[in-house]
Amino acid sequence: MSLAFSCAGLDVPQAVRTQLAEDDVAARLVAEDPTLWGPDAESEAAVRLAWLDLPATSRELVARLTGLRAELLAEGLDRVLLCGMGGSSLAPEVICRTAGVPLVVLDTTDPDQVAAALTDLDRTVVVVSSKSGETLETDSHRRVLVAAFAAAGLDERQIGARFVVVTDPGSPLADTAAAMGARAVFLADPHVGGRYSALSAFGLVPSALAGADVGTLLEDAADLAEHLAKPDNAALELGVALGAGFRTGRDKVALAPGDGDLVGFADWAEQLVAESTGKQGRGLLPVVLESVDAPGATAADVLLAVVGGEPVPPGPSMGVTGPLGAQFLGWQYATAVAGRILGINPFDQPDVAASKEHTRRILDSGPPDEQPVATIGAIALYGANGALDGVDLSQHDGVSLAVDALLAAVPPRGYLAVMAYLDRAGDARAGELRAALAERTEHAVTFGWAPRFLHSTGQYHKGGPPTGVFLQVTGEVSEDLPVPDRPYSFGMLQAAQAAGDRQALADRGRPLLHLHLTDRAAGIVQLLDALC
Ligand SMILES: O=P(O)(O)OC[C@H]1O[C@](O)(CO)[C@@H](O)[C@@H]1O
Repeated sequence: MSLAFSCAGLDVPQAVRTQLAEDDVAARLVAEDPTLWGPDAESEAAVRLAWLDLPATSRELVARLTGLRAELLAEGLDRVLLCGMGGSSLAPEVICRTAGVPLVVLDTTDPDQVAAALTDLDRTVVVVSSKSGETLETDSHRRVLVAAFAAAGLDERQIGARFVVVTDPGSPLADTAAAMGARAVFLADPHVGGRYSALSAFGLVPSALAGADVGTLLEDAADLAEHLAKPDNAALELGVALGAGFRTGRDKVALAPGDGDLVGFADWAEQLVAESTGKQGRGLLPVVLESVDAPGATAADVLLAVVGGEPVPPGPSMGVTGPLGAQFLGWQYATAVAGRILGINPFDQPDVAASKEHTRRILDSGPPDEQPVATIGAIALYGANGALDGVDLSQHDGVSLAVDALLAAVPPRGYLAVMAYLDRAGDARAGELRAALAERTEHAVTFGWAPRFLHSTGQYHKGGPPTGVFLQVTGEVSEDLPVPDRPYSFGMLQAAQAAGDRQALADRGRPLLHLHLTDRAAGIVQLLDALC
């Protein structure tokens, strides 16, 4: 079989297995039975299960994509820039990183990071991917790229020829693509949700244009698909382990890379698991680890998942090996199974809208008037819901005192989420915060680049168990970038997203420490120094 699952030290209640077997879950899932998640989920599940067919139905894309890539290369267009959020960019990023082919991904509102992508336009083709066709970030990226091509001297027809669009039939983006004369439009199956779309046009189009072998990806998924109706298949075992982890108090899934050749898979799985399960006050919290022995790999509420490797005792752990196509399909199937065990609908994301609504309101009416409680060096500190109560910020070590107070506010079995509204490339060192903080606490610590995480773990933060505390890091914008034909800039949008999410978390009473870096580079160094 193309996917192999193994597990060590995890107590899987026999009742879980027996129930799944009695209910014939494996065969019913493959038959796309929408009643598997209960009556409340049935209408949505009825239009969300076509991902099971994708290893076969997506085959027809391969020849078209091979032809399109050859055409683009013949015109010297060898740089592929993908604009898309969450499920519309995470899979292509893993596919291309694993294949070792270059793909530039724009899933940020950080002005510096967006500006840095506007280079080499003479050899750039842009893929704009959005299922809904309404995502604000992606629309802003399309606008800035159209303007950049125009500024480089391309006329309307030439600009259209630089765009490839992936969207659902009838979306506003489908209309825009037609109006702008996009070179190619791929209409995806609307019966596949965003985070289950890795093997659809959303995963395949940018990856194939960048040079990845998507035919093999689909073959590897098809090999696994043949086994999925069997009651003991590897993906079912993975789903059972995730569900059993939840039932036995291990509701944090630490995702670590094995020594196989998958690169960055956990970033994709993070969205799948968090957005699918984090709702109704429960869920599985994915924690993306830097390595199998990174801080946070073992704790009483953690189940370690080694992707592309074997289990790592002594703590309970599992290993999932197999090629990327099988991993995508297997984790999707396992998440659907775990969703049934958890008793949630794995296909909706009911709490993602809260931050988006606050963001739109702030863009319309202006940012909230907030003053820092203190500024220490290059870091201005703001607190919400008691995060800074009683903390002495007059000392030079005020930043570490504030962070320690936040960690002390994590409830039993809770977690700290670090959310960085920064430049994923230029401010990359901020990513070191996760491990540094995880060293200071026995609780799970996650890290997300914004606004990407808002389309991923953001659902869990608001809809999962109310046990999170939050560290939001924003940074001064040195050179802002307008969003063409919009009354706001990327910097304003980024700030509104940060303020909007703060508001959504404050509405839920969660403790939040907001650190604003008045000088990004100096602030990151100061913060890391304060923690190490
Ligand atoms: O493809 P779209 O519609 O732009 O959505 C992007 C992402 O946003 C979300 O809908 C959440 O905001 C994700 O589920 C999805 O993957």
